[in-house]
Amino acid sequence: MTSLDSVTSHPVAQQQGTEILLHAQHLSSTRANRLLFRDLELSIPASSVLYVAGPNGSGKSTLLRMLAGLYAPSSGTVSRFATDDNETWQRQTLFIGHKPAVKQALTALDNLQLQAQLDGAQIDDPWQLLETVGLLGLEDIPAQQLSAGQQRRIALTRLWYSRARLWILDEPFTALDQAGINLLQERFAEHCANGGALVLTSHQPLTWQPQQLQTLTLGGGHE
Ligand SMILES: Nc1ncnc2c1ncn2[C@@H]1O[C@H](COP(=O)(O)OP(=O)(O)OP(=O)(O)O)[C@@H](O)[C@H]1O
Repeated sequence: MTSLDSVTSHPVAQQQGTEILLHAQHLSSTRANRLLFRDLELSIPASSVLYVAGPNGSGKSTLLRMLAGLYAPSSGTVSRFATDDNETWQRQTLFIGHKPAVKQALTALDNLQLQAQLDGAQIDDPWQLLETVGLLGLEDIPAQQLSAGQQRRIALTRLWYSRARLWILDEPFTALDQAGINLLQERFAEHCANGGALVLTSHQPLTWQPQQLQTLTLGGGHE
């Protein structure tokens, strides 16, 4: 069983007046009769990154889904953007799960356009966006004929058109090559520089040094 002692957090030194995009208090989760974490307190200021680490099964995805409002905590509260307004919360939050939500029968271009439509976004030049993520020339191929990393790149196009300020990303680097990881980290840096914030999990260390980084290790792992 995971105990509170096994949760380590290195909070950002918060400056007075810093905007807090998300604040969680006394957050606990028990799944399948197993305590994953308890009494967790988190604040995510604008322009910061929360990196959630820990071994398989330690509760990283569970926590991210809670922060995204997709899964109810066993106890505790999550407040977002200092408002109870659900529409604001939905508009300002982008969650991408660890499996790329890509329609296998559709091409990269069709997937991008469908996803943008679902997100309520207007993309002026989808070919430019496909080029940015390294998929130009592959736009007419059904996703099922693309590699895992190429499918991940389709899912991640959302990060180039999203206007949400808080990105919650579960293992975004999975299946990406080093060039893809670097591209993504550049995008993260840009997002934070523009006042956005990011929560992510990964089984690999960040090779980018965010200006404001908190590390939360679940399940007794080490940083
Ligand atoms: N749908 C589910 N129903 C019941 N229990 C679940 C479910 N999904 C996950 N769990 C339990 O919650 C625990 C934490 O799972 P979670 O996916 O949050 O871990 P994780 O740290 O993200 O793991 P990984 O590194 O393997 O992705 C698991 O050990 C599992 O027992």
